[in-house]
Amino acid sequence: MQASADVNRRIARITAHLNPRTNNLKMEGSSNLRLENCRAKGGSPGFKVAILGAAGGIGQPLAMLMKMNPLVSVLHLYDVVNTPGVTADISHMDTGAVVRGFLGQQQLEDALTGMDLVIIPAGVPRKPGMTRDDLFNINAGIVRTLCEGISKCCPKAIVNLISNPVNSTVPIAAEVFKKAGTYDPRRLLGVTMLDVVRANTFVAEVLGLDPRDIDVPVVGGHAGVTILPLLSQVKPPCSFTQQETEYLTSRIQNGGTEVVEAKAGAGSATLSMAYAAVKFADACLRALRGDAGVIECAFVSSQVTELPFFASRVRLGRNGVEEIYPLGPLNEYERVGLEKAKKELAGSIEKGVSFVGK
Ligand SMILES: NC(=O)C1=CN([C@@H]2O[C@H](COP(=O)(O)OP(=O)(O)OC[C@H]3O[C@@H](n4cnc5c(N)ncnc54)[C@H](O)[C@@H]3O)[C@@H](O)[C@H]2O)C=CC1
Ligand SMILES: O=C([O-])CC(=O)C(=O)O
Repeated sequence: MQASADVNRRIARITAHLNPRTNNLKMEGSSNLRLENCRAKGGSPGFKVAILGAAGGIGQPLAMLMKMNPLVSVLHLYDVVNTPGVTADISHMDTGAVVRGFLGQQQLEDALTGMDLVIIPAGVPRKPGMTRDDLFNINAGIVRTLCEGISKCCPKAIVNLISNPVNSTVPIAAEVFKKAGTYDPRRLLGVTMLDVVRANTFVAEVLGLDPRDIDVPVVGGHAGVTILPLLSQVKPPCSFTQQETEYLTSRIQNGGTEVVEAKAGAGSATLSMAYAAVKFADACLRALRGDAGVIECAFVSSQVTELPFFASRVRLGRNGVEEIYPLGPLNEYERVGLEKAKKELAGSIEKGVSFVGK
């Protein structure tokens, strides 16, 4: 009995990375075994998650961390290159999620069908001297194609959009979904979690505290001056000198550039981003499960300002964004920052909207 359960488990694990429609498994010293001939694993509870851009600098560690998440039962890894290797590698981890790989545009629909959560880190990263907006020309088209697939195959999925420039790619995604008649603004979230992660880290350094005890709301968007940390609202309550405020604001706004320059042409933040993406995805999954009080910052369709999209604290629930919190009282430094942020954001949002209109 025990021996046969062990064999079943082994077969399920070996075959987990195979695309059930297309792949045979060649076992050494045996004939081919098709996945559909394996005994099914007894319906493990959990969510189905796809990562688009899964073979990239963010995608690979993100895939590894999502494979470790007990809320995930099925993990689909899609990219235009290298997914067979990444999938085979990750599928050997002895955690619950079944992993399947999908390669190239012709497998996009299979990758997306039935997904509860789609995380998108597909696209090119910055090199030194570039702004996030310099990525627009390449990444806008990539995001449009992927979102067309989502509209068709999993229109009810929660979408976590990482590809830069987030301030424009989220409006692009919204326009694609509107065109397809599937737009639900609650389900589309631009991932700004890395700004919060950085803010917590840098504030903790200044205060001499553990970053896990710090919570900094970061609002606005995800590029330069649009990243607006609200240092007057840090929890636990604390105060900063003007010099500390200026240092922290600038460090948080330029955190991405700090990594791009340190990597000197080899890309942008990948490991801290994968960590932040998993933190955010886990919050979305806990909310989908029905947990109460799940609150994170994200760049979403919003009426908090006059702009159609804005990052602020949101409460997540079974349908995605359930409530968007107002910005709260700002000090003079933050009010000035907000005006600068809104000015730049307006142009980036408009650029995304008109890209799809073309
Ligand atoms: N929101 C945020 O806080 C952050 C966003 N980013 C952004 O994330 C994106 C990815 O960064 P990295 O992983 O470092 O880049 P990368 O170049 O290492 O990986 C990108 C992956 O996307 C794949 N890809 C390209 N076209 C695709 C398509 N049409 N469909 C599916 N996959 C496709 C590539 O094959 C590659 O594997 C960049 O745009 C970067 O600027 C990076 C860090 C933080
Ligand atoms: O700076 C970049 O290009 C990547 C990014 O968005 C970040 O690290 O915040």
